[in-house]
Amino acid sequence: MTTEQMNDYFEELEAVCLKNDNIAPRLFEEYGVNKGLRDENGKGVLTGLTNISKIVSSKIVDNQKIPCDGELWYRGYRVEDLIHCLGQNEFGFEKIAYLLLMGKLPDEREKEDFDRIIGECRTLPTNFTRDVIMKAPSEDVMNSMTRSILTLASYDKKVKEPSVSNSLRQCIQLISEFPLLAVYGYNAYNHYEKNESMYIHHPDKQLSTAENLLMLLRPDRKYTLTEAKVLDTALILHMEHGGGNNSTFTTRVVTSSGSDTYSTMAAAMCSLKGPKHGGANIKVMEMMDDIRAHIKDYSDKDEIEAYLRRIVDKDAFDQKGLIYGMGHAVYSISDPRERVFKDYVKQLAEEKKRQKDLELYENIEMLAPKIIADKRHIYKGVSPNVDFYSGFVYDMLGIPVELYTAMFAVARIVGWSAHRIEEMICTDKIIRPAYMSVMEEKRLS
Ligand SMILES: CC(=O)SCCNC(=O)CCNC(=O)[C@H](O)C(C)(C)COP(=O)(O)OP(=O)(O)OC[C@H]1O[C@@H](n2cnc3c(N)ncnc32)[C@H](O)[C@@H]1OP(=O)(O)O
Ligand SMILES: O=C([O-])CC(=O)C(=O)O
Repeated sequence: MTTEQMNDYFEELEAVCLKNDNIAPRLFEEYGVNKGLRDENGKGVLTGLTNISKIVSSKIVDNQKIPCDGELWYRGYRVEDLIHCLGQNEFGFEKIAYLLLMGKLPDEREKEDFDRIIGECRTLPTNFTRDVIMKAPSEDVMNSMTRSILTLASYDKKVKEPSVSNSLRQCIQLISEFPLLAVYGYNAYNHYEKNESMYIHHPDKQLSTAENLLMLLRPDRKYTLTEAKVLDTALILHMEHGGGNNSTFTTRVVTSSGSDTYSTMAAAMCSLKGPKHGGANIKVMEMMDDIRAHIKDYSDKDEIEAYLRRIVDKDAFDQKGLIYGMGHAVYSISDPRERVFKDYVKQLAEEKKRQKDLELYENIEMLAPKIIADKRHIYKGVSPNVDFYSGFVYDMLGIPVELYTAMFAVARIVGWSAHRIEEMICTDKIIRPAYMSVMEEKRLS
């Protein structure tokens, strides 16, 4: 069969699926099914309890629920406070990883031990880079990492041992290894697919996760304190977001079946890379490139608005009708993390002389919520999310776009790990929701 014939064949199959997989929308209402496990106001169906974090997007005033500025709390502390309490030269990723995993801030000795363990675990089995990561390199670094995670299971003699301590060991090892899987996966792609020179630097046990990431990425291993602090902040902001986000819920679901840590984290990675979830950071950059190619004047709000309307009408960019970086399943008026990012964006844009780009971002930020509201059914409000500015920040740090979602994963594996442990300790029951069957019974003649 030629490729064209194959395509025709699958298009015919698609038409059959569209006919036979068709469930009348009224049936969802009739049986009280919440599409996407969200009620008619967009609120998630209650599926669990957690002590790890809290997300606030509305407040009760005079017995009425009203949208409010978003809040994000990690183990009892506001994420902004955790960031602002760090010393000028202090990196927070490791300390906050300890907090999320252990439920308490580490004292000095606990922090020293944890840093040492993270540093010592930041290594890969002998020849792993050559034999696994360098094989079949891909622009999709999330896929490359997922393959590496599953392969790491073969090197673990206690892969299936189901104790909490064994899972903690595996989770902490993976937290340490993720920066290597990400950067080396990118290096393989950059060399074999883009014909660029390859350099594989070894990690440094004494450096923080953010510093290691920048050092591993750069040919000359050099970075400034400001750059490492900005990346550290970005990682902290992406570490955790409740039990219901798509990848953490996946972690909970796979953990509940009794599966091992490697398989659980691989499943979470597959969820995170979706463009409606963590993959949105790459989509934002592609969308911004597309907008730049179609807009002459970054300060012309009418011109920008007209193009954004075309995007929402599925008439421009990827024709999915989404303005990436906008909207959130929980937040309404604001995502607190976007506000923190915005402060850094302003400083960096000035330093790197990217004010024109910033102007374009700010105009989109201002125009998009209204355009979406005009064209869609809005329950709670749409505002910029954490990933509207994250790609711009990574770009200004010289991080290649192929690594954006991987950066998210390097951070979010901490939240996934905390939820895996909480699921094992507090729930220990297989997750199994119900689907109402609307199937018609037939007899074979
Ligand atoms: C780390 C993260 O995962 S943050 C999210 C990253 N994702 C993105 O940036 C992708 C773009 N955004 C989106 O796709 C959505 O906002 C999501 C998936 C994040 C949340 O979706 P929902 O829970 O459906 O949001 P919500 O209930 O507020 O949406 C209301 C309406 O606005 C639409 N809408 C929401 N965001 C957008 C957007 N960015 N562009 C266009 N339309 C949007 C929804 O499709 C829905 O329309 P409909 O019901 O009339 O079809
Ligand atoms: O909570 C969600 O649905 C999306 C998410 O992971 C985040 O915003 O960090």
